[in-house]
Amino acid sequence: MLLGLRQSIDNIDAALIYMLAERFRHTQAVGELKARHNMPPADPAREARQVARLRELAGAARLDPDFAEKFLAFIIKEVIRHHEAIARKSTGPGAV
Ligand SMILES: O=C(O)C(=O)C[C@]1(C(=O)O)C=C[C@@H](O)C=C1
Repeated sequence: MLLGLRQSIDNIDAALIYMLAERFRHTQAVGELKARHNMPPADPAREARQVARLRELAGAARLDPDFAEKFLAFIIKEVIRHHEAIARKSTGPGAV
């Protein structure tokens, strides 16, 4: 019983890792595009739309919308950190 539940949890955790890796691969490309076009790393208007959408989805999925919002904010904070690093690399010393 406990073992079976834990096996499912492990599978779901693995799926989350793969999904996050895919998400970060795409946001990395967004970061490079933004740096090339001198766009700011963060887009608060886009984030507001994402929060509204995910809160709605969370409600429908019976997941705490506050948790969904915090989870998204946690991920986006890391993405913005990556975007900033990419922008620094493309404008800093040694940039071509
Ligand atoms: O869509 C963008 O502009 C992104 O940079 C991606 C992303 C995200 O991780 O979803 C990250 C930062 C922005 O503030 C908004 C969204």
